[in-house]
Amino acid sequence: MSVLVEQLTKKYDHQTAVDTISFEAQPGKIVGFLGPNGAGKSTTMKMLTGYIPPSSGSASVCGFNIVSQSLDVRKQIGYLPEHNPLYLEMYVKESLAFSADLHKIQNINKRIAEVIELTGLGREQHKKISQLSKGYRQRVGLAQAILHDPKVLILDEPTSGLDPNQLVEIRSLIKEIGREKTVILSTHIMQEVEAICDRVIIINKGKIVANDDTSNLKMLTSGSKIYLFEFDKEVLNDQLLTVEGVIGAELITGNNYKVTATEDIRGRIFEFAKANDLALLSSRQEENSLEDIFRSLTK
Ligand SMILES: Nc1ncnc2c1ncn2[C@@H]1O[C@H](COP(=O)(O)OP(=O)(O)OP(=O)(O)O)[C@@H](O)[C@H]1O
Repeated sequence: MSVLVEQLTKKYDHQTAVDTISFEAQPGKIVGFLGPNGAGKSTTMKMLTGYIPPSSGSASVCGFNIVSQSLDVRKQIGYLPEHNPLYLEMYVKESLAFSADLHKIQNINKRIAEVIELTGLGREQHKKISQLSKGYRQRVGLAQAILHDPKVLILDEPTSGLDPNQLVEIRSLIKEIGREKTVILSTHIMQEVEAICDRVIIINKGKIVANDDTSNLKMLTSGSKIYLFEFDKEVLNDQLLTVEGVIGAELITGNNYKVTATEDIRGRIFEFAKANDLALLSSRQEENSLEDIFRSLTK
């Protein structure tokens, strides 16, 4: 196991930002660390990368303890912090050379050429960082993180603020890197987890509320069913909740309602419509999405 976290806790004054969490991550698998704002994602990543000490509990990276062997841990880890600080006045290659120097990398020019190729920075490699778009700056951040060929990559919200094209490109780059390395990335975007993560850990208020393969997690709520119903007129959510088996009702657009139920309620909704002088224009069952699971677990 390349990352092993046991009962890790971080307290800031009286607030417990990370509360006795335990999890593992292994090579060749991308772990998505998913949670709402303030859940404790960045705090966890900062502890794993040795930037802040834990209050209690322990964690190791490739067998090295994050507290007592933090220098060894840093050699094993490539870290892309949430607001990746870059030296804007430096040229791309210059900034990579600077990082390579810090890591005491041999054959610096060869390695820089390799990561430039890998992160698709070729066309932009002669520019100053201040001249780069956000997506390309993020590539520079990724290039810096992988320069010393670390076994573990910790990426804190690596795609935040990117446009849809850049998003797809950076995600596929992370997926490519994740084939060999252990990648832990934090995000609050469910689609990101669905697109690239093999496993997902959901954290809420400092505690882990789910930890499973992405595909298994989708089946977690298979006990409940989600339907989309369209009526010809407005219906009150409370009215829908009177139908037996309905546990949630939400207006989506127009007269379209998203209804969560414990069983198949289509027949009853048909009867409900008739009894209330409504026409049921359409009825569709939806697959449970990771988003629904996320919302139900982090309410
Ligand atoms: N240096 C600090 N001092 C005091 N409290 C802090 C500090 N850093 C974080 N916190 C608090 O700890 C909690 C967890 O914060 P953290 O940044 O880990 O959340 P996050 O899941 O990364 O959130 P986001 O998605 O918004 O980045 C928050 O309530 C935050 O206010």
